[in-house]
Amino acid sequence: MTPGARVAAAIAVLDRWAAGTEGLDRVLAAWGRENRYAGSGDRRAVADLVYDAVRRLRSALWAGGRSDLARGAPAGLAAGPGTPDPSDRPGRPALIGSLRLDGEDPAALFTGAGHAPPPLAAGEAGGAPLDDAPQAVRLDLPDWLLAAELLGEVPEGALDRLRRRAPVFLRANRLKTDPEGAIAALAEDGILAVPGPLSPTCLAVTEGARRVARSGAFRDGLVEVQDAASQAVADLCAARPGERVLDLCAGAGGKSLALAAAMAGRGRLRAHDVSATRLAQLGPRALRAGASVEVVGSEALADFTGGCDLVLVDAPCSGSGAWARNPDAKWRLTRAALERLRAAQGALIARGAELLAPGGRLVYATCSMMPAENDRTVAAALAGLPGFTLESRRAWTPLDGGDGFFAAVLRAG
Ligand SMILES: C[S@@+](CC[C@H](N)C(=O)[O-])C[C@H]1O[C@@H](n2cnc3c(N)ncnc32)[C@H](O)[C@@H]1O
Repeated sequence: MTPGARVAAAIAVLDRWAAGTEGLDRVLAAWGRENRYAGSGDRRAVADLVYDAVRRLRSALWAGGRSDLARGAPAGLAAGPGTPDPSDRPGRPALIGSLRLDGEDPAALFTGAGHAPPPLAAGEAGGAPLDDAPQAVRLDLPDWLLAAELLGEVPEGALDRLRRRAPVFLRANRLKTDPEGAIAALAEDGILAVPGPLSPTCLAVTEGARRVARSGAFRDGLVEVQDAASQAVADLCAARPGERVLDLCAGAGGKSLALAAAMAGRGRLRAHDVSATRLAQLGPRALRAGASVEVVGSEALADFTGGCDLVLVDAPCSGSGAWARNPDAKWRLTRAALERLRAAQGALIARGAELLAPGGRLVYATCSMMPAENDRTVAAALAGLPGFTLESRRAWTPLDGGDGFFAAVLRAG
């Protein structure tokens, strides 16, 4: 595909995403299936264009000359099947603006030649400078979120990082190697990595990130893809060899594997999640990592009541700290969904607390930067847990080097 054809494809994907309720990954995958002529390089390039535009959707629309759409997004975003005017679709102006924000001249790609999008019309010249845009447009956030001050004291610089691509971090798997050994193994496949921030096991990939999943180091379980702050949360758990540990919301097991490495193969590590699909990914990952993790279903959880030294509650959340990696979540989040998440978070802390042995610790974590999901959730939960104390808490923003995260350590009396 020519560069212009890739832009045209990105516009089509963005319009389809905006008009429906499907996640960006699914829409991209569907586009790939329907356009088999597109090779892997094309698919990656289209995905990059789409993700760059969605991360900074409002500012891109603004820079694309559509301040009206920028002001209305995300509520007024969906063109919807019955929309009479295709010019209200966001894909084209968002791509024009996104290229401009990167300092590129969209006219060079919007040529109308081959499969490139039609040339720019007079009204598509750059609009007012972004500095003139409302704050929520400049920061690429939904209005309601800013108006309710839900991001608390998070500095603007941190919010700005959510508008850019996030770095790729790996965790050196101490069950098999050390960071130096992992760096050397990655180099054999032409992947360059250096020690990363926030955790002694963290590696930052500086070249060849796209080859990691096919590398020998990955196949042999020397490294796992894991954000730097996510690794720091696992470090804060301080899981020790011989302990009885439960990862209550294990998902695909990212933190379970980090806990397993800290436990050095001694003790009992159990992983649970309501999503069997996510949990199913843990088995092959653990095998590759040489980790021993026991997957437990909901019925079996009761058997551990009062019997865990450590329970990690890596709770479902808005994901606001990771919106650079998962930007569509930012536009799909609603006030009602946030309230449902908060209720689930409180219930999971209470459930985790029942499973703790006396003197045990519960680590509550989110990849959110919203106080409502973090300190406030913890304070509300503690009020219902006599005998529990808050031992420590930490909050990370993207300015610390990784995703935005929060973790609190609660001690059972
Ligand atoms: C932030 S993700 C976990 C990420 C995972 N720990 C990791 O490091 O990759 C939150 C997880 O909580 C799970 N979840 C939601 N409600 C739950 C519940 N009531 N009990 C257990 N898990 C739940 C979701 O399925 C999701 O996988």
